[in-house]
Amino acid sequence: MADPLPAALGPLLRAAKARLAAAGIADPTLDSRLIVEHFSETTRIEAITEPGRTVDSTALAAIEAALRRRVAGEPVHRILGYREFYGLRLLLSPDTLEPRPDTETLVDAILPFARATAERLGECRILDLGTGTGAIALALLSAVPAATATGVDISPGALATATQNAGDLGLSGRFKALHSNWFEKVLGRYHVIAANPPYIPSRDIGNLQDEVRDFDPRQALDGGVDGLVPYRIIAGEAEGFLEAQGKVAVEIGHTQQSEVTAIFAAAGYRLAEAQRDLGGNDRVLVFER
Ligand SMILES: C[S@@+](CC[C@H](N)C(=O)[O-])C[C@H]1O[C@@H](n2cnc3c(N)ncnc32)[C@H](O)[C@@H]1O
Repeated sequence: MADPLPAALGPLLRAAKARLAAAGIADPTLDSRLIVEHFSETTRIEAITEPGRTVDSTALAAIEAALRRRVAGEPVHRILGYREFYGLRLLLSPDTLEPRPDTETLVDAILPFARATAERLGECRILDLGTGTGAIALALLSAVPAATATGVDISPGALATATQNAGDLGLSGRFKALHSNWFEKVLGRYHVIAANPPYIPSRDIGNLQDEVRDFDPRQALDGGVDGLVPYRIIAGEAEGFLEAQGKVAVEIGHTQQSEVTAIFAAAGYRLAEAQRDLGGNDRVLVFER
C-alpha cells in the first residue's frame, strides 16, 4: 500500500513523481506534473510560487486514482482524456488514436500550400482521411481561416469525438464529419487530401509497445498484411477527389518512404516533398500529379 499523498502542492508533486519513478515510468517528472496539475486545476507557476497551497480531498482522490492507472500502464493522456496537438486541446476517446507530435510534421508540410490556396482562391477544401480526433483537419482549419474540411473515418466513435473537438474549438462551421470507408461516401473535389492512415503491418501489432497496443484502437494501427494497404487505396482513388492543382499529404512509417513513393508513382503522382519528424525519421510525403 502506497503512503497517502500529501495535500500541499510542492510535496504532492514530489510524492507523485516518486511513485511513478518507483514503478519505472519512463518520464515520471512530466507525467506526475500533468496528472497533478490537471486534477488539482493548478499551474506549474503556482507549484513554484505557492508550494504550500493545499489541494482538496476530491482532487487528491482523483490524483491517487490517476497515479494508479499510470502505474498500471495506461498512457498519461488517456488518463487526462485529452492531448495537445498543434497547440489545440483535443479530447480523446477509446475509439481515437492519441495524436502524436510526429503528425504535426504533416500539418507543417501542407500548411503553406493550404494557406497559399486560400489566399489565391479565397477557399481551401481539405479532406482528412482517417481523421480520428480530427487532429490534422482541425489544426489546418485553426491556421487557415478560409479553409473548410471534411474528416472521414470508419469509426463512428472517432467521428463523434472529432465533432466534439471541432465544436470545442469553435470550428464546427467549417468541419464536417463523414462516416466512410476511405473514399466510398466522399463527394466533391479537394485542394488538399491528407491522411495519417493505419500503417503497421498486421503481424507487427503484437510487438508494439504495450501503451500503443493496449490503448490505441487496432483499427487505427493495422495497415494490413504489409502495412501499405491504405496507401494503395488512397493512391488509387485520390485522383477522382483531387482538384487539378491539389496535393496529397500522407504520414508514413519510418521505413516506408520508397514503397509509398512507388505506390503513388504507379498511380501517376510525383513526390513534391519529403519531411522528417523531430526524431529525424522519414515521416511525411507530399504528392502532386
Ligand atoms: C493512425 S489513425 C490517425 C488518426 C488521426 N488522423 C491522427 O493523425 O491522429 C488512422 C485512422 O484511420 C481510421 N481508419 C481506419 N480504417 C479506415 C477506413 N477503411 N476508412 C476510413 N478511416 C479508417 C481509423 O479509425 C483511425 O481513426
